[in-house]
Amino acid sequence: MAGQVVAKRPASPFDFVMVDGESGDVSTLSAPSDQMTPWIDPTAIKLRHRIGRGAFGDVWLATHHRSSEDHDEYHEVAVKMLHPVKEENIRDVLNRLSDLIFKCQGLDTVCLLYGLSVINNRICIVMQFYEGSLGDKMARLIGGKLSLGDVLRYGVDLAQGIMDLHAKGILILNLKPYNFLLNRNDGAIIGDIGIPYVLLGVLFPSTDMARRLGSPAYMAPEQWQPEVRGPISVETDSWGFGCSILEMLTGIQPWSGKSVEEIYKLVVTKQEKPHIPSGLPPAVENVIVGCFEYDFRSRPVMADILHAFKSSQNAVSLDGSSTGLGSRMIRDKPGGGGYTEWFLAKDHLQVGDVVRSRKAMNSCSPKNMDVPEGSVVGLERDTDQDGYVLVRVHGVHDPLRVHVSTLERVTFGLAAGDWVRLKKEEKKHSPVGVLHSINRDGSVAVAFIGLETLLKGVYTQFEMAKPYCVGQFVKLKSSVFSPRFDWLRRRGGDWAPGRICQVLPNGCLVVKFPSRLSIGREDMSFLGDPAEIELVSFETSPGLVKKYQHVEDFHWAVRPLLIALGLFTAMKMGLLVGKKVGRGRLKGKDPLFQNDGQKGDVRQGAVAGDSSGNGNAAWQAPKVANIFR
Ligand SMILES: Nc1ncnc2c1ncn2[C@@H]1O[C@H](COP(=O)(O)OP(=O)(O)OP(=O)(O)O)[C@@H](O)[C@H]1O
Repeated sequence: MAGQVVAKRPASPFDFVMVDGESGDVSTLSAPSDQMTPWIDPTAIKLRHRIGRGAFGDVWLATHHRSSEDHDEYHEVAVKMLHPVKEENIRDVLNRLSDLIFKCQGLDTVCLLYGLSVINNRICIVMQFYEGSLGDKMARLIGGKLSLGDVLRYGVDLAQGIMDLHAKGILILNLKPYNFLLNRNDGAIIGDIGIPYVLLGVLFPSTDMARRLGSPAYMAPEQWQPEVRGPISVETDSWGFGCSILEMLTGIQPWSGKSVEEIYKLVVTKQEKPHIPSGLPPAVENVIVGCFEYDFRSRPVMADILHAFKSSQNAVSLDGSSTGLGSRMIRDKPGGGGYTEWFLAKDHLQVGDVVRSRKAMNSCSPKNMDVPEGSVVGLERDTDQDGYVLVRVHGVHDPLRVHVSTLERVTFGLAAGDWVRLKKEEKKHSPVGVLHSINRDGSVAVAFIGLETLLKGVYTQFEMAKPYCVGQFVKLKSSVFSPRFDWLRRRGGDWAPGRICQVLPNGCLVVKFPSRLSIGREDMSFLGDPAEIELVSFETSPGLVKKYQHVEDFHWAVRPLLIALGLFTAMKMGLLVGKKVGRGRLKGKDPLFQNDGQKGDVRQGAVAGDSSGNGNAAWQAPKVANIFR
């Protein structure tokens, strides 16, 4: 039966036991490898009734029986029973979950997790039973919404809880009111400790589950296809937090009434954002607006959100009533050069840092070269994104006073946003990626197509790569036969050039083909792996034909327009020549016909065939058309 007690944990009223494979429904399982695994004997759990059913499993009210030498104890617990995972993955998931449970120990902003078990071949997370969730509370209220005061108070609790989990390296990816549990003091705690994150890459027997990386209405754009449009990062939770706050304020779920496919189209393809009510304290509004930036690097992190919510709590009237929430569209992103204040706030300059002028976002060339390279020699005050720093630049006598937002830190020759190539290629992902951060010790975080999360490493693993930016024309290298993503071909068979319309955080290029007419197709964009791409430009296109082809790539109308123009010119010329010939014959003064009878005959014949000049146009047209091919 049950094995020996292996761990006593102060945060939990239970001891954890390991089974050696004989117990209950886990006959095929031996205990997970970690000696500290919080394993609970499934025979000690009695499921009573189901509380709810979610995308990742069911939640049951259960009794946990614990017996010692002199007494028996029965505890009311909640059991989250996950949907079945493939048998070969059970051990892996258990190990990941037990790691998660130990990381969550001692966090009072997160629901108390007791241990793991497997019942009916389904992994179970045993946790404290709480009175209910914020979602349940909202469902009982008229209009289903909370007062602004309550939203701010719960918001502070939740932002703190999320921040605590982020500090442990855990992403939640499933923030929503039903996953915010209420404790005895009516405080909000995080009830889902990152199950989608734990299940990343795990195989499910059901294909529907395989697609799920969260709850669709609350999912950030990068969350839908993290290995293509990702990676997911801490700011992915900022989007989910923003959605939850909007729901608490309005009582309406984001994208209410839309199907999963419609939400995908709105959030990922059309890049739309949920409506945000007006009348919020400015700091809260500002931070919530930031939560819905498409590029997650431009969103606030939880510390920013916590700060905004805390600072706004005093601004709300004591009875906690809201100040008349209306509805309006989210305003455009603030900040110059395409950077939001949240993006800029992610790095703080220090004396001694090497810096250079910051390029405009998604631009390949620096906006100005005030500081090609310099070092920070003084801070005007504690640098935030509104501060100035003194920068010594080689060859300039006095240090320059420069606004911090126009500078980026360069460490070991690299700055956040640089394009890098992995020196030792990995099959799993693209070798070309985008640097997201570099610490002063040389540790880096890089995003690649093919990876769901940021790759952590050291700068020596990477070399600089060619940058790509919006507006450039690119095509697949001719050496690429089976590209990572679909790509269009020209009529001749070679890869068609397209124009970059967006660069995703992992370097994935969103490309449109302006040379193709897209009637009836809402989204004619394609994706490109920068490692498989090369630049196409008028200057580098060899020969006149290629140069002309590049002009055609700018717009589908170029070709028909030029054909029409060619025909028109040919017609005009035909008419002109026809008139001249006619006049020459009449007057006998045209030297062309006087000196070269043969030439004159040919043209005369052509024109003679159709006195209106159309014959001449028909004669010219095939030549014009050939050029267009
Ligand atoms: N520890 C708990 N104590 C009390 N109620 C809980 C507990 N955990 C979850 N619940 C409640 O159980 C219900 C179902 O939760 P569950 O998390 O399965 O569903 P969900 O949140 O809708 O979906 P998902 O699987 O995406 O999290 C919710 O109402 C939730 O508040």
